[in-house]
Amino acid sequence: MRDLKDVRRDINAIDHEILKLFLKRMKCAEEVSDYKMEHGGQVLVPSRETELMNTMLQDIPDELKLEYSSLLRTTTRVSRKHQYARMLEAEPQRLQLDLHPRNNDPKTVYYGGLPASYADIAAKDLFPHAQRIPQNSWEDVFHAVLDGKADIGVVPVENSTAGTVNEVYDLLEQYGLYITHSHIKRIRHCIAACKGASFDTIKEVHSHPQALRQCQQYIKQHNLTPVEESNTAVAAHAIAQSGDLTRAAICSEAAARLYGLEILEDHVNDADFNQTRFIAVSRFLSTQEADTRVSLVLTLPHIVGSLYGALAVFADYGVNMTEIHSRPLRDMPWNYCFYIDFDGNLLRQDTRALIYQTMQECSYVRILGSYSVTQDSEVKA
Ligand SMILES: C=C(O[C@@H]1C=C(C(=O)O)C=C[C@H]1O)C(=O)O
Repeated sequence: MRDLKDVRRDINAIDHEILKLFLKRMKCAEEVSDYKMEHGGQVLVPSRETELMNTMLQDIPDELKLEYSSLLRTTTRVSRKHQYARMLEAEPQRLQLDLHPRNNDPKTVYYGGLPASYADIAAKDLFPHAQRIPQNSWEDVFHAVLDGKADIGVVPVENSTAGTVNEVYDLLEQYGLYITHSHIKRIRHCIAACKGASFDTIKEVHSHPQALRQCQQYIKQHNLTPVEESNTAVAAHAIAQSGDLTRAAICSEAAARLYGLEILEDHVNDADFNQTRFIAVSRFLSTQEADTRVSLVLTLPHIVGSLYGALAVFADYGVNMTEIHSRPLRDMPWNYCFYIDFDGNLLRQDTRALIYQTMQECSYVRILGSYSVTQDSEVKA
C-alpha cells in the first residue's frame, strides 16, 4: 500500500490536469455561445448532451458509470451557466422584465379580516400613512388589487409554527400578482372572552385555523373545542357581539381591547418563538437597489434529476435559497410547482443570469417579486 502523502500528491497533480482541461473546455463553451449568438440556437441542447453522455459511458467500468454521469452532468451544466452569463452580458435584452418603480407609500392597503387582525397590524407597520381597508377573505384582497381598487394588499404567507399559508400561494399564482414587501411579525396570541367569562364557563375557542394550530397543545390541555373562523379579529368581534360566556377567541391583544373582550390569558401560543411573515402584493413587478430577496415559481418536466438540476443552478451561482416548497398542480395530478425564495436583486447581473438560465431550462417560471424583508422590533429583540 502506498503512503497517503504520495497518493495525495498524485491527486493534486491530477486535479491540476483536470483544471487545465476544464479551462480549455470552458473556452470551447465560449466559442459555442458566440456561434449560437451569431447563428441562433438554444444554449441547452438535450440531444447533444445525451449523445455525449452515451459515448463517454461506453469507456467507463460499470461500477463508476453513475459517478462519471454526475461529473459530466455538472460539467455540462456549468458550461451552460457560462454561456448564459456571456450571452446575457452581450445582449441584455435576452431577459426582458417588465419592471415598475416601487410604490412604498400606497394610499390604500387592503387586508383580510377586521381592524386589529394581525394582517392589519402588519399593514400598519409597513405602510403607516395608508388607509387600511378590511376585506372578508384573502381572495377579496387579491381581487381588489387586481381590479386596481387597492394599491396594495397585505396577506400572511408563512408562520414559524404552523408553516406555509398554501391558500395565499395559490392565489398569488391564480391572480398573477407580485410581492413588493415582506414583513415578519412576532405573534403573541391571547385568549379573550366576554366580561364575566372564565375558564370555568368557556367551552369553545374560536379563531383562524392557523392560529388554532399555533395553540393546539394549549387548547388540548384546557379541554376546549376549537372552532374555525375566517380571521382572529373576526372571531373576537363575533364573540363580543354574542355575549356568550361559553366561547372565547384566540386573537391579538389589540383585537381583544378593540372589541371589548377581557383577556383570560396572554401568550397562549405553544411556541414562544411564534412569528408570521406577511407580504404586500401589487399588480406590478417592481424593484429597487435595496431589495435583497427574489421569489419565483417554477414547474419542471417529470424526468429523473429535473428538480436536482434546477436547484443545482442556484448552488452554481452561490445563491442562498431561503425557502422552497411545492404545491400540486390542479390540472395535472401528481405534478407540482415549486416556490423558491432566494437572496438576490433583479438589478444585479448574477441574479439576472440565474433567472435567465432558469427560465430557459424549466417548463414554466414566473418571478413572484423582488423585495426586502423587514421585521418588527419584537422579532429583533
Ligand atoms: C456546449 C454546448 O452547449 C450546451 C452544453 C454542452 C456541453 O457542455 O457539452 C452540450 C450541449 C448544450 O446543452 C453545445 O451546444 O455543444
